[in-house]
Amino acid sequence: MYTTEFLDIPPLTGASGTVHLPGSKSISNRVLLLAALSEGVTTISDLLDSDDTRVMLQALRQLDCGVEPLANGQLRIQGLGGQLRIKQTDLFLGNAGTAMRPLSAALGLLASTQGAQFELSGVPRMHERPIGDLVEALRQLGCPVSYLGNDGFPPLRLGDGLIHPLMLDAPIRVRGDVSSQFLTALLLALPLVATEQDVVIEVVGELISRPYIDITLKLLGKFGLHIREEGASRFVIPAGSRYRSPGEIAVEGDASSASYFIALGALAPPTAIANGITIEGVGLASIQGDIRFVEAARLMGAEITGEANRLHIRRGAWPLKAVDLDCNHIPDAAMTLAVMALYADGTTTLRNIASWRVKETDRIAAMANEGRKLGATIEEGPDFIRITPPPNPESWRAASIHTYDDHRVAMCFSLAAFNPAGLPVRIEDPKCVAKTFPDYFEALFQVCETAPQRIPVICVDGPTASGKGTLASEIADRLGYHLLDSGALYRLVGLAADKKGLSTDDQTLKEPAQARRLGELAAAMNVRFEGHQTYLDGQDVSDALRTESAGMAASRVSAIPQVRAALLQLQHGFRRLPGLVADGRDMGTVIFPGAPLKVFLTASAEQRAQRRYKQLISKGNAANIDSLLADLVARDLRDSSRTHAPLKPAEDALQLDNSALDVEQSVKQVLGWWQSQSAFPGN
Ligand SMILES: Nc1ncnc2c1ncn2[C@@H]1O[C@H](COP(=O)(O)OP(=O)(O)OP(=O)(O)O)[C@@H](O)[C@H]1O
Ligand SMILES: Nc1ccn([C@@H]2O[C@H](COP(=O)(O)O)[C@@H](O)[C@H]2O)c(=O)n1
Repeated sequence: MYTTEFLDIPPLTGASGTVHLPGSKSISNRVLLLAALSEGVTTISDLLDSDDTRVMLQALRQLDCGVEPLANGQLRIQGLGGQLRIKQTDLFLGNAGTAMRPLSAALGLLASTQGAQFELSGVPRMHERPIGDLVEALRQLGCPVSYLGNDGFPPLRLGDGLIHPLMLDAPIRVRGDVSSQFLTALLLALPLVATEQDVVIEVVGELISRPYIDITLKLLGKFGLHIREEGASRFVIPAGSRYRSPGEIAVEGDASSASYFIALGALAPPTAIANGITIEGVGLASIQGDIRFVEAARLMGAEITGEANRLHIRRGAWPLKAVDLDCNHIPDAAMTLAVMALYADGTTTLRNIASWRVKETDRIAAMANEGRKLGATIEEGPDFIRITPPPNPESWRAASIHTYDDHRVAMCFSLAAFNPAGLPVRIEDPKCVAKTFPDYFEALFQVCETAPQRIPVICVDGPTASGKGTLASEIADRLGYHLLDSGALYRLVGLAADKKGLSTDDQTLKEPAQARRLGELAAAMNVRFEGHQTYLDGQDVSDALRTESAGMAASRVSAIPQVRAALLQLQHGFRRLPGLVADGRDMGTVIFPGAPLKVFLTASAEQRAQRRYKQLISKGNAANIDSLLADLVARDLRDSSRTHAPLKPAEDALQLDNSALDVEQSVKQVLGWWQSQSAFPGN
């Protein structure tokens, strides 16, 4: 997951390949609650691991349900069988509507019938999301519920520690036109008390987001509960209801998350490798309402085929076709249509989306504000949004997209990187995708491509121990970029030569045959980088690489042209989306001569020797400052005086002498340079 302040997505030109979707959020949290309320043990596979499921799991743990992660990634839940084990606790539910609403209903009923008391709260935005209609329904039943903040909104206190008989004879009336989650909450909770008699729910007003109710009903069925529907707005929970664990249950991939990759397949040109996107984990047999996004995407021109658990998408009509659509049946996925509309041949209107206004943020306003930043003309109303794309490529603008702590806003606007103007897109606070799809951007970059020269590279070259590695790694972390420590590659060649018994002393290296052998060795090296570890032939050589003798050996072998040539492609291979920070001696002069930012980092030799001394001592290694100084001066001389790719600043490099700077000051300076020449200098 990208935890950076922002993520700059370079202009993208194509996409193809297979995406494995994380589990559905809606199904995951319903299954967790049902498993917790049931009798027996439930083993759940493919559960979504996200902010929303984490708060639900934390709540279940606090309620003393047995929650046991299994080695194979499954989760085992020991159900409560409807009997509370904990009678008083405070639950923090973040911004998870799928936890707040059903837990309020279930704990409200259980608190009343078993004499308990719970307080449920969330983040500030959760305290702005309405819950009054659900509270009204609970109060009708006789549950004591009080607001701890503003009337109509969380936080809530459920129960008062006393037992209250419930009034189950009259139908329970609940509004259906604000959020279908209120009805879902009651459908999930009322079976706990429908023991002696039928319990009836009557929906008042139009029921929005009906497909989410279908998910609820299907999952209730899996836990042994069959609700009778009488007409469009009456649901009867039969007397004698009892939740029984199905034993095992698998969570489908998230159909709303699929929408971004369906859109991607519809709007991205194919790559040289393949045509189209395949989505694994959700397909045409999905129980999720958002699978009907497929129909909407087809209307806009996407070519989509599929099987029960898989979808294949290709670009069909291009530009996409503008549509005028009632989106009541796909409230979440419809946001993705708003971004597809940026690539359409006219004005698209999405209607019946009033529920967007009470989601993680006011989504109609958010989509309108951010879409306008890109150059689109957008009109918004209480329950609709109308999008006219920028009229020509020149009208697109590079935009820094504010994401409002809303995962869907972030995911939607990533697709603006396919704009015809070839502009990058900045996504602010990219970690907000953790709500449903923590690795969304990784999955996106896995299947997207762009011309290598469009992938930004920041080069950090300079003499030994000037702090290149430290600076490069910090910059890479802050920007979410990949990191190339090119010196490590030369160190690996030295190490590999040593393992093979090939001499790297100055005299032997002058022999043409030895230079050829080392070149071949460098080309055939079996290396693997995993986080901070480096493996040579499967063996962890991370510590061996960092010794001073490995540095000296690297300096000797790096003067051999065959070795440098052998490592060229390997280094170019590090230039991957979304960007790269590369440190070495010739990053800016030879390997990435077109890089948009080149830094030549220096410090006095004495200062560098001091730093290296401290570095070695802090790792428990013996060191002598005088010999370190002599070694680094010798290494610098060899590196800068060799014929091939000598150590020197590129003509367009910015020089930074960090003798008097600490690491953070150097980082700030380089990030400042980067920002000022980016497409988003004001942000
Ligand atoms: N600006 C700085 N101020 C103080 N110490 C620094 C600074 N930059 C780096 N250092 C410290 O100096 C030591 C050497 O830094 P680093 O290993 O990053 O250098 P390098 O240029 O990558 O070295 P090499 O060329 O051997 O790979 C580290 O202990 C690091 O923490
Ligand atoms: N681009 C590069 C990087 C490194 N070298 C040589 O490798 C030696 C070790 O590098 P470190 O950065 O890990 O210290 C270095 O002294 C150079 O001789 C290189 O040639 N080109």
